[in-house]
Amino acid sequence: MAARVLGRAGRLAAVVRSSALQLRLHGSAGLRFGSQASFFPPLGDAMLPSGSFNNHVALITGGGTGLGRAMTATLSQLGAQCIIASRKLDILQRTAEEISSQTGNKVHAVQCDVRDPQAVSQCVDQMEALTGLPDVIINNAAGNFVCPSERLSPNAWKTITDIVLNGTAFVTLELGKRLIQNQKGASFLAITTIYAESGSGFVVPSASAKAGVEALYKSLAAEWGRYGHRFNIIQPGPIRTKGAFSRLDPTGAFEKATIDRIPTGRLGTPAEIANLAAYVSSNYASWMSGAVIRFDGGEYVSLAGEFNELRSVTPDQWKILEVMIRNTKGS
Ligand SMILES: CCCCCCCCCCC/C=C\C=C\C(=O)SCCNC(=O)CCNC(=O)[C@H](O)C(C)(C)COP(=O)(O)OP(=O)(O)OC[C@H]1O[C@@H](n2cnc3c(N)ncnc32)[C@H](O)[C@@H]1OP(=O)(O)O
Ligand SMILES: NC(=O)C1=CN([C@@H]2O[C@H](COP(=O)(O)OP(=O)(O)OC[C@H]3O[C@@H](n4cnc5c(N)ncnc54)[C@H](OP(=O)(O)O)[C@@H]3O)[C@@H](O)[C@H]2O)C=CC1
Repeated sequence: MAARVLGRAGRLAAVVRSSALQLRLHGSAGLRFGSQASFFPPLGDAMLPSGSFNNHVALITGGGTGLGRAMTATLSQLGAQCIIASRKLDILQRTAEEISSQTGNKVHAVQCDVRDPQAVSQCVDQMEALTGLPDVIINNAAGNFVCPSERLSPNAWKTITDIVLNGTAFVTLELGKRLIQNQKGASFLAITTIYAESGSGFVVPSASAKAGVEALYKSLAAEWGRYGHRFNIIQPGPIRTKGAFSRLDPTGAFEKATIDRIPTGRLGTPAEIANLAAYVSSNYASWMSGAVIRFDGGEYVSLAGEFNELRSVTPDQWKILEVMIRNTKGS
């Protein structure tokens, strides 16, 4: 009997040793479970009741492309009159026409480089003439590229921080002052990123500027509630847009690894973030201010936990690891 038990233990120990070696040699390659993305299908329809933004005016910076375009489309579909502002007027005009023709609601295109406070002031003048002051302001415009920090010129640093931090501040302060003067409330939303919180190498100007935007919005949430202003932040995880992916993963080499570390097994979609932005900007969220909403399929926590790599250990490997752990005596 004892010999039988010892024999089994010996065989088990041999399996443990060989499997542990396999694990060390090959990691978990080929041992992944099937994609879990099918559990988390993205829905594309506008989530709020139709007419939720009737008689509302929304300004979306960078609204001609990518996520800004998707937010504009959703707000417009829900009844808002939108103004989209960025540098490239031709792109803005094309987007405005396409969205207007689909929703039946007017979308205005206004050229504006948010780095230039005078241009921002003129943009707001133009907006006042077209629609009056806005009820919803979405600071979405941004610039970014991956680059080792030792290769950054002073102008590269300035370019990104000017668009992201100064641009957001110029738009927010210009509109805030005029809204306060007119005793008009508004919802301000800033689009940042998950690494605004953690920091990240290779996108250091963007990380620094987005962290600044978060501090700006949290501070104003505290200060300007008394004027009827709400300030919230959405931190998106990876969502495919030409603007982001062409500058952050130009060869596409990192996309699979990115998806693999997202617990929901897929990238986000523009329509999903547009629904969240619409909710946060709507009167349904009138008690929400100073909020930082991470919207990333779980990527941030997945990157943060040092044991999360153990997801790729199979049930059979777990049996072996458990035996090894239980068999450890002493320290
Ligand atoms: C492990 C990898 C994982 C990859 C994952 C896949 C993707 C994950 C997505 C997750 C995304 C998370 C956050 C995203 C945040 C974003 O903001 S994405 C939005 C990006 N969109 C844009 O950037 C659109 C607008 N961008 C632009 O217009 C330009 O790119 C630019 C440069 C920001 C501004 O244009 P412009 O004013 O014309 O500026 P330039 O004159 O061209 O340049 C100014 C200075 O900057 C230097 N520069 C420019 N490009 C680079 C580069 N690639 N590397 C180094 N330096 C650069 C340029 O030389 C100028 O400096 P000098 O005058 O000194 O030469
Ligand atoms: N896609 C993603 O995975 C993620 C995106 N984000 C954030 O989402 C937002 C939208 O990004 P995304 O849609 O992906 O990328 P895009 O490149 O499509 O959007 C950036 C927009 O900013 C505008 N813009 C850039 N510089 C200026 C400027 N100086 N003045 C005015 N407008 C400017 C651009 O228009 P123009 O060139 O006409 O000026 C463009 O429309 C950004 O804030 C980005 O940081 C955050 C995390 C993840």
